[in-house]
Amino acid sequence: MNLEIEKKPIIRMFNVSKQYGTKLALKDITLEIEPGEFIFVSGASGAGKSTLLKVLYLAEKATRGQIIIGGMNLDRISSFKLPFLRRKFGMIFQDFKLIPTRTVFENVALVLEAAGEKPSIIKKRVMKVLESTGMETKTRALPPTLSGGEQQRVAVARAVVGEPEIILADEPTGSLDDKSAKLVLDALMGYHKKGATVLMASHNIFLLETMVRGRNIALEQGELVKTATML
Ligand SMILES: Nc1ncnc2c1ncn2[C@@H]1O[C@H](COP(=O)(O)OP(=O)(O)OP(=O)(O)O)[C@@H](O)[C@H]1O
Repeated sequence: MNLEIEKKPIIRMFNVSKQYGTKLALKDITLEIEPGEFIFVSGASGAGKSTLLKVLYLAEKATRGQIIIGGMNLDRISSFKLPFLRRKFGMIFQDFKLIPTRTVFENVALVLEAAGEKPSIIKKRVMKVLESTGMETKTRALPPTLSGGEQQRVAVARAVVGEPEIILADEPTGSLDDKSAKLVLDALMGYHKKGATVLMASHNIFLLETMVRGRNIALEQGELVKTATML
């Protein structure tokens, strides 16, 4: 008897292209990603890294091709099912996108409030993720009073608090110095080690090569030019 459990890809892209007007930002991308993989999407500015992430969570619709995420075909997804798709993702952006007038605690708690969680559960889970990102002493601070690295660690906490299956991080260390970038990556890797699939887009291959084990997917002018395992 074969006891090996077959792993099904969590993300499947078949011949996906994305066109903005006359600009072809993604060209015929075919890609499968297994649950729990760490994917590092590299490429120069304008190569299509952000677009690749955007078509996955439907911030942009692919112009051609098919995308299947956890069995959901994004082409045919109904507005009823869209929240189920979005709940699969935690997002991290270069510019943090925290709400400046809400405290650190409130920024992270919002995700669980929107999901209708009880206040007692929210408090426990928010404090737990803030501890895991080393931000538990700043719960009452407003984001503009924090450093960039601290803000990004709050953003990581917000991305993971809902325990999503997939984290999409778009240039998460782009505006940070190396030391802050390492703290942010450590926080992200901590969540990845619990089993989450992570797609991180960055042009900074040097920092990541030294820190991350996973698969590197390289884009060049919208084309997938390389996929290689990093050890
Ligand atoms: N909304 C848009 N409308 C028109 N063109 C766009 C739009 N978004 C992106 N593009 C173009 O598509 C191409 C890919 O952009 P994308 O942002 O995906 O690249 P990137 O690799 O993430 O770049 P960067 O590292 O600079 O963020 C670029 O030429 C960009 O100018």
